[in-house]
Formats: sequence, C-alpha cells, structure tokens
Amino acid sequence: MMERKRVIVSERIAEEGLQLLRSELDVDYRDGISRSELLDIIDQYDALIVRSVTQVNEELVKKATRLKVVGRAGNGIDNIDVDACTRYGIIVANTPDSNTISAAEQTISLLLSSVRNTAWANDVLKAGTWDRKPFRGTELYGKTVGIVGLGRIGSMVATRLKAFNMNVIAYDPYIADERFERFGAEKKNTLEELAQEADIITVHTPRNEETMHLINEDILAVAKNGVGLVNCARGGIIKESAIIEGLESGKISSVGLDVFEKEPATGNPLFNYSRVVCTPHLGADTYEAQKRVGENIAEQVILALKGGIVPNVVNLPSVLSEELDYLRPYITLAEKMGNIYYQVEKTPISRVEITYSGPITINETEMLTIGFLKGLLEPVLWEKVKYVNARLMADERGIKIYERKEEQSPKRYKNLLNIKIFNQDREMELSGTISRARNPLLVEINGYETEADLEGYVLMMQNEDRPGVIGTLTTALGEAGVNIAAMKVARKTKGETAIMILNVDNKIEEDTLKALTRIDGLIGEPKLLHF
Ligand SMILES: NC(=O)C1=CN([C@@H]2O[C@H](COP(=O)(O)OP(=O)(O)OC[C@H]3O[C@@H](n4cnc5c(N)ncnc54)[C@H](O)[C@@H]3O)[C@@H](O)[C@H]2O)C=CC1
Ligand SMILES: O=C(O)CCC(=O)C(=O)O
Repeated sequence: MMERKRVIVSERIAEEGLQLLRSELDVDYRDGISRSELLDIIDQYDALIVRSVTQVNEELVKKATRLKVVGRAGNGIDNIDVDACTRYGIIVANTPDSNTISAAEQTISLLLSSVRNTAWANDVLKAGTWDRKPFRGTELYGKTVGIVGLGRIGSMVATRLKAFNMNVIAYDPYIADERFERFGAEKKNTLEELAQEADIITVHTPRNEETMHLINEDILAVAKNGVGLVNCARGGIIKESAIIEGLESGKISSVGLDVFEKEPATGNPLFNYSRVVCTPHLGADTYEAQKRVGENIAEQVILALKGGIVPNVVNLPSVLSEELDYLRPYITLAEKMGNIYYQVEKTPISRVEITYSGPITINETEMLTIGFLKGLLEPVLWEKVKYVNARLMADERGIKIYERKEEQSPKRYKNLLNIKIFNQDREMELSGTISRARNPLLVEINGYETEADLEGYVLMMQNEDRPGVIGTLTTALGEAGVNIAAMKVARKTKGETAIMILNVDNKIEEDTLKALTRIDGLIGEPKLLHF
C-alpha cells in the first residue's frame, strides 16, 4: 500500500477542513506548536497549513526537505516568504475569496462601533455607570468614506456603505477606472486628495514595503479634523505612532482596529484610548468563513500533493478554474514537448521560441510556458524542478524564452504549439496539439510531419527512405520481445531521409538499442524516450 502523505497544521482551522484532510492524508493537528518544535520536525511533512501567525521564512523552508506545499488558510500572505518557497520548489496556495465577506462585515462592525463609541460605552455601563454624555457619536449618513485599496474586500465595503447613504471615494492606483465605476466609488488620484475629503478612512491593501505606514503623519496632516480611521487589513498600514499623535491632538476622533503592527498584540499603547475599538484579528473569524477557508485549503493541499494544478497558487499565474479545465491538456502537451529535448540532445540551450496559435490564445498561456519549462528541465534536474520554480530554474540556466501568439493556426490543427529550441549549433523544432480524446500529440519534428502520441515509451530514429529498412527494424524489435503499439513514418522528400516514431509497450534494453544501430539504412542512434 502507498504510504499516505503527511500534513502538519500549525494553527487552528475548521473541523470540516481537518476531516477532509484526514480522508486522504496523515494529519498532525498542532495548533499553537512552538517555533522551535516546528523547525525540528518540519522535515517529516509533505505539506504545512498555516494561518497568519506561523512565519514561513527561509529558515523554515531550508529545513523542510520534504515539503511540497504550504497552504495559507486565509488571504494575506505577508507571513510567508513566497520567493524562498519558489526557490525551493514549494507551492504556496491560499484561499483569497473564502473570508472576504467576513472581513468586509468586520470592517463595518468596527466602523460603526468606533463612530458610536459602542465598546467604550459598553465598558463604562458594565462597570456600573449610566452616563450618556461622553458617548455622543456621529452618523454615517451623508458622510464621505475614503477606501484605500478597492480590491475584493474594499469593494465589498464600498457596496455595503452605499446602503448607509455614504459618499464613497477610493484610492487604488492599480485598478482600471471601470472598477471604480462598478462599485460607485469616486476615483481619487492621490492619497492626499482622498485624505482631504474623507470623514472616515478605511484601508484594504496588502501589507508590503509600499503600503507599510501608508497612512502616516503627513497624510493625517492633510486629513479633516476629527477624521475616523479603520484598519481591518494589516497592522502598520496605518502607522500606530501617527494614530496616537492624532488622538492626542484631537485630529482623529475614532479608530477601529482589527490588526496591529506587532501580533499577538498585548499591552499595545493604543489600548489606552477609549476612542479606539480593538479586536484581536477577528476579521475572518466567523463560522461561515472558517468552514469555507478550511475546506478550500484542504482541497488545494490534497490536490497539490497529487501533483495537480491548484486553483489559488500564489507563486503561479492565476487561472480561473473553468479556464484551467480547458487548458490542462495543453499544459500536459507543453510539458511533454519540453520533455523531448534533453532525452535526445545533450547540448545546453540558449534560447526557446514558443508560438501559440489558434483560439487557445484567447486564454492566459503562461501556464503552458511554465509546463514546457518544467518538462524541459526534468530530465536534467529531476524532482528539483516544479511548476513553481521552472521559470526561475530556466532563467538561472541562461535560457531566454520568447513567446508569441497568433490568432490563426498555420496548420490544419485548430490549436498549435510550435516550439523552437536553439543550442549553440542547431535548432530543434517541435509542433504539437491535442487529439480528439484530449491527449498530447506531436505533429511535427524538425520539419517532418507526423502524429505521434507522447505516452509511455517512444522510440525515435532517422532512416534512409528506401525499401527494407522498416521491415528489418520491426523484425529486430520483435525478436527482442518489444511489442509495437503504434508507428508513424514521415519524410520530406521521397528517397531521402525519413523519421520513424514508434510507441512501444515496454522499455527497450540498452543492448537491443545498440544492436539497432547496426541495421543497414538507419541513421545515427535510435533514441528511446519515456513520457
Ligand atoms: N482582518 C482579517 O482577518 C483579514 C484581513 N485581510 C486583509 O485585507 C486586505 C485586503 O484583502 P483583499 O481585498 O482580498 O485584497 P485584494 O488583493 O483583492 O485587494 C487589494 C487592493 O489593494 C490595492 N493596492 C495595492 N497597493 C496599493 C497602494 N499602495 N495604494 C492603494 N491601493 C493599493 C490593489 O490594487 C488591490 O485592488 C489584505 O491585507 C488582507 O490580508 C483579508 C482577510 C481577513
Ligand atoms: O484568521 C486568520 O487566519 C487571518 C485572516 C487574515 O488576516 C487573512 O486571511 O488575511
């Protein structure tokens, strides 16, 4: 029986996700495991599932010799060194759509409770004082909310706040104008412009070098007096020391925070301010979101361990799942075409030119190129090359890749992949498509037209185009106990050279291959390829 793959789950995920994992994998559920223990044992696992606390950095990845996939049960990936994972060929997958509704609702909750002093009043009342004076709040009606980052969550916040009759303005330099229109947000070209007009600013960007302390003293200096702030994205996007300054000066009148510069946050100086409402990173903590997140990450990790192409891989181009279903056979085709070169040649490659043609070009073809590169490098790098690091590895080897798309296929096949591989002396040219049964088909090699299945063992050789050569070869194979499943012969000009491509049922031993070279009329060494 095949040994089950092992996954360690280092933070709390929903039971539904755990159940799914247990149906296929050996699961170690170690919520809250110490860093040192995780570092000690990580080399025993094929997969790691984390939330926002576990730091998946180079230190961990280096020790994780078996690790194939890191599943981020959630959205933000700022606790994961994606580049390090990519270098080590580890897939990073997350669940970007599973908790966005909850995060948007938590934003609204923090916004309302901060402008109405709900948490502060709650504390005072429960401590025994009935007093209404200090807690007078402000309405949202007719006010302006400034949304920084109009992505998945920012746009949900926009549509929800419209229902409060708020005027929505937004700053997001990376999206098309059409998106502002779609969510009824007035576009602001600079953060300063947004700050000057907003009564409340809420941030919904990822945290990175560019967005760390995005809202700082300088932005607050141009903001309206009495501005409200909400951060349900990542700690530090609004600079905490600037918030304190603004609260002290009266510039800021309310703050809602779900996230902090340092988490877990205990004893944060912001906790001393009554006008600051805080929650311990609860944006995604609803039953619904956690069920979705848990199930989704479990599905992706299982799929990744089976070698499948996973929908939300962070270190691969994103492809919609319906698109992926259509592209999958072409990715396999590209991978198998790539697999040919180093099984036939031993010379380093300088350049590859790939032309995609036909209706397939409407789609994002990046995954096909990645599949090709993975297949290309596999015979030399074995298991070290994965989809996630294939481009990087090709780059490290100085292989330049040029890609083109043509609407019309130049041949009778609807969709065609034409690949030219150049080494210092010559070029190998391959064309391929997929068959009706959606299997990979090589339709041309170095100008010889053929139709060969790239499956199992494939024998390729050149021969003189004259009577008797094929017969002698097939007899020799038969005598060696090799069964031929399919055979294609192709020539360019009658009487010159031809090529033969044979699908055979079993591996051909070295001695038999050597013996074939002695057949009169065969040119060069026959090559046995395996797919
Ligand atoms: N509190 C919580 O529990 C949760 C927090 N989050 C956090 O919410 C944030 C947003 O998540 P999504 O909406 O899913 O991300 P998203 O990727 O869909 O949207 C982010 C938007 O920010 C924009 N952006 C990037 N840099 C910017 C900049 N310098 N200025 C203005 N806009 C910029 C992008 O163009 C994009 O439209 C992330 O930081 C995520 O980690 C997500 C889920 C739960
Ligand atoms: O609850 C969590 O794991 C954190 C959620 C979050 O911040 C995210 O998904 O980005």
